[in-house]
Order: sequence, then C-alpha cells, then structure tokens
Amino acid sequence: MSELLSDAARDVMLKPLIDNGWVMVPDRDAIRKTYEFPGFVEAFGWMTQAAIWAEKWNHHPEWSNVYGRVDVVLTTHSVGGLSALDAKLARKFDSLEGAS
Ligand SMILES: C[C@H](O)[C@H](O)[C@H]1CNC2=NC(N)=NC(=O)C2=N1
Repeated sequence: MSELLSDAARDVMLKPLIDNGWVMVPDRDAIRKTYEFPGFVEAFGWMTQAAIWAEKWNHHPEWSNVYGRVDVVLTTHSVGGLSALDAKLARKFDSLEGAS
C-alpha cells in the first residue's frame, strides 16, 4: 500500500529528480518531465520500455507524445499525491535507453 511522501522523504527522494529535470506540477502534488528524442521511433521505443516497467510495478504515468517529445506526469492516484512509487518510477524512466 502506498502512502504520501513525508516532508523528510521528499527532501531525500525528490531532490535528485528535480536536479535531473523533473519539476513540481503547480496546484497538484505531482512531478512532471519532458523527454526529447530525435523522432517518433525513439520516443515510442522509450515509451514501450517505460510501459513495461509501469505495468510490472502496477504504477502508471499520465503521459502524452507528440513526434519526438514525451510529456510525463507522475502521481499516485490512490493516495492523491506523491508516493515512493513515483520517485521509483521516475528514476527508472530516467535510466532507460535514450532518456536524457
Ligand atoms: C487497480 C490498480 O491496481 C490501480 O488502479 C493502480 C494502477 N496504477 C496506478 N498508477 C498510479 N499512478 N496511481 C495509482 O493509484 C494506480 N493505481
């Protein structure tokens, strides 16, 4: 069962993500990042890898894709805000081939 991140956990878990291009979404307890790829094939290839991890961990992004751009928002719907699963998925997404 997920729970909302405590203030202390936010300092530890969100700081490295913010340093790596994630930003807080205004008026929501969520983080977002835009990934840029050379084109659609690379973007969709990254999304395919990301989708496999999301399904494996039963934690799914809100995302959209336009050609080589993928906009990702992470939050935990069941708790109404950020949980450790969002940080874990964000780290995984950043580690996938082609992500910058
Ligand atoms: C039934 C299923 O386990 C839930 O709906 C899962 C699926 N994926 C999810 N993803 C996210 N981001 N938040 C959730 O609360 C969530 N819940």
